[in-house]
Amino acid sequence: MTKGDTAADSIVCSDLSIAHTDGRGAPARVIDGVSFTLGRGAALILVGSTGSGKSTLAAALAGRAGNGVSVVGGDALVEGISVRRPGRRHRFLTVAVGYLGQTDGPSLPARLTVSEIVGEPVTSRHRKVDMRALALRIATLLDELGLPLGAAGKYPYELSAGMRQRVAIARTLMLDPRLVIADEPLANLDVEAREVVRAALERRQRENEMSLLLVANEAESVARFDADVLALRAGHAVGFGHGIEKMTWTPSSEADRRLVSS
Ligand SMILES: Nc1ncnc2c1ncn2[C@@H]1O[C@H](COP(=O)(O)OP(=O)(O)OP(=O)(O)O)[C@@H](O)[C@H]1O
Repeated sequence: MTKGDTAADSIVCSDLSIAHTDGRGAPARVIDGVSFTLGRGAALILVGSTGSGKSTLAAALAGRAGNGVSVVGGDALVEGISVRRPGRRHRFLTVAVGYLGQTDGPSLPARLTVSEIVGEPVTSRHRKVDMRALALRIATLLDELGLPLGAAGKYPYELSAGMRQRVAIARTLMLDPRLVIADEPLANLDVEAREVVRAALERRQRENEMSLLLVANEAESVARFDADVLALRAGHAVGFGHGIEKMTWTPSSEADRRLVSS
C-alpha cells in the first residue's frame, strides 16, 4: 500500500497477544488473544480497570510500543500495515495514525514552545517547511481546541494542565491522521474543554471518515462517537458491543460491567 491508498478497515486485530519483558524473567503477557475490527470512520472505546492492558494495546496498535514490549501472538493490520512486522512501513504507520499517549499532555517537552511542539510532526519529517503555512495551521488547530491567541509562543510550564492536554491533542491532529488512537484524551479537562475536544474529534470522524480508538472509561464518549465498546480484564476481552446497552459479556464479569456503566 502506498500513502494514497486506503485500507478498507482501519484496524483488523486478530488474536493479538502482547508481552512486556523487563530483561530478566520470562515475558509477561499483558494482552492475550484480542480480536476486533474497526471500520473506516468508526469508533472503538477501550474500557477496563487499571492494569487491564488498555494503554499497552493502544500504544502497540499505534506503532508506538516502547522498549521491552513485543507482539508475541496474532497480528493487527492498522491502516493496512502489520504492527507485528511493519518493516519500512513503520514510518507510514506513524503518519497515518495520530497517537496520544497517556502522559503526553503532562510531559510535553519543557524546552519547546507550544508552536514547536504542535508543529513537530511536520518539522521532523520534512527538510523544507513553509513556516508561514505551518504557523497558520498551528494557529487554526489551537483556536479549534479553545486555546487562547498567544498560546503558540508559550512554554509548557506557563500553561494549565488542561491547556497542556489540548496542546498534546493538537499535535496528534497535526498531520490529519486517518486514525486517532488516544489514551484518556479527556484527562485533566473541565466540562467545557471536554466538549471542545469531543467536537474536534467528532467533526473529523464525520467529515473526513477519521477512525477513532480511545481509551476512555466514560459513557458520554461512547454515545457521542457512536462507538463500539471493548472491555478488557487482565489482558483478555471480557465484553464487546455497539454502545454500552448492547454489550455482550463473558460470565463472571459483574465487576467489569459496573465499571462501564458508572
Ligand atoms: N514497561 C512495562 N514493563 C513491564 N510491565 C508493564 C510495563 N508497562 C505496563 N506493564 C504491565 O502491563 C499491564 C498492563 O498495563 P497497562 O498500562 O497497559 O494497563 P491499563 O489498562 O492501561 O492501566 P491504566 O488504566 O492504569 O493505565 C500491567 O500489569 C502493568 O503492570
